[in-house]
Amino acid sequence: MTTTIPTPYEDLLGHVLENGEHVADRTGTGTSKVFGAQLRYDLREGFPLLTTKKVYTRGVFAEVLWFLDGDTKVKTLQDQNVNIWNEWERPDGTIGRGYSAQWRSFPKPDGGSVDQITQLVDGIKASPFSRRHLVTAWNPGEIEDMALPPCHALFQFNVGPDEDGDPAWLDCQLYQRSADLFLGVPFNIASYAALTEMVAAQTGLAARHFVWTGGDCHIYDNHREQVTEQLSREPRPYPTLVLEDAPSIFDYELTDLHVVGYDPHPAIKAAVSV
Ligand SMILES: Nc1nc(=O)c2c([nH]1)NC[C@@H]1CN(c3ccc(C(=O)N[C@@H](CCC(=O)O)C(=O)O)cc3)CN21
Ligand SMILES: O=c1ccn([C@H]2C[C@H](O)[C@@H](COP(=O)(O)O)O2)c(=O)[nH]1
Repeated sequence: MTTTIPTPYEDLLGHVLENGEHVADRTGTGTSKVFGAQLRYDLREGFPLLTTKKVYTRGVFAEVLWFLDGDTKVKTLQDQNVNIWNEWERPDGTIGRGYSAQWRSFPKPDGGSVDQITQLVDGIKASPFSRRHLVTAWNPGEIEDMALPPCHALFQFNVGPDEDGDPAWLDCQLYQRSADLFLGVPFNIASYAALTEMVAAQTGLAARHFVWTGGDCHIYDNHREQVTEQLSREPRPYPTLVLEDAPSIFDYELTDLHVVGYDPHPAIKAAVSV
């Protein structure tokens, strides 16, 4: 490919397709995997929504706002015609103590809970250069109470200074322990890039780098044809994310997030392994 458009995701996809180690996996599908990989996107150069296939953006945004809301009810997504969590719905209608629950009400030993998102935003404002801006969805004490142990398990924010040493830039790094490269990761990248933009807007900073770090990075055996098709496509310029103003990180609605200039190749269907 002769292009100046950065394609870290597509490069990793090609690498795992060619060099992945073939293994059986929990779902019974089988995967090719590489353990340990990192992708970097400069959010100043555009919003990292893949152009080599159309990403289901409305689903991505609905999901991240659902996490921010502390909501674990699958029906909330279904009411917006977003069906990506249907397979993991429990008899009580929720995904259990998954992402949203840990982000907004991580249990404390004394019976109370921690709102990690409020703590994050307040922490960035109060002590921008701190090295402690972390949120964890990985709660060993509640894993058995989740429909699926968190894949995007831990994230950290970093603030960079301007020439005067004042807080100016916001970076985010995600650790994803398990990464379905074809179906999940395009979602996860867009989701955390959007989260970074929202946190930046709420803290008066400008979003800069998004770093994605993956543990078990795999391509399911039944996605190989789709991956080959995707990799044959020429990447196009990334779109831009425009946010409406919101009074707090918890007040964004679907209609407040606008993707401008998205001109992707067509979507590619694939089965999700449960
Ligand atoms: N194997 C697996 N991969 C995942 O990515 C995944 C899970 N399981 N379990 C929990 C969530 C659910 N997520 C999902 C589930 C389905 C799609 C999916 O089918 N996406 C389609 C579009 C779906 C639509 O248009 O309704 C896609 O083309 O991206 C994506 C993410 C991400 N997570
Ligand atoms: O946001 C998500 C959620 C899930 N995944 C993928 C990664 C794996 O393919 C499965 C989870 O299976 P485990 O056996 O629990 O690892 O879901 C994703 O990529 N992104």
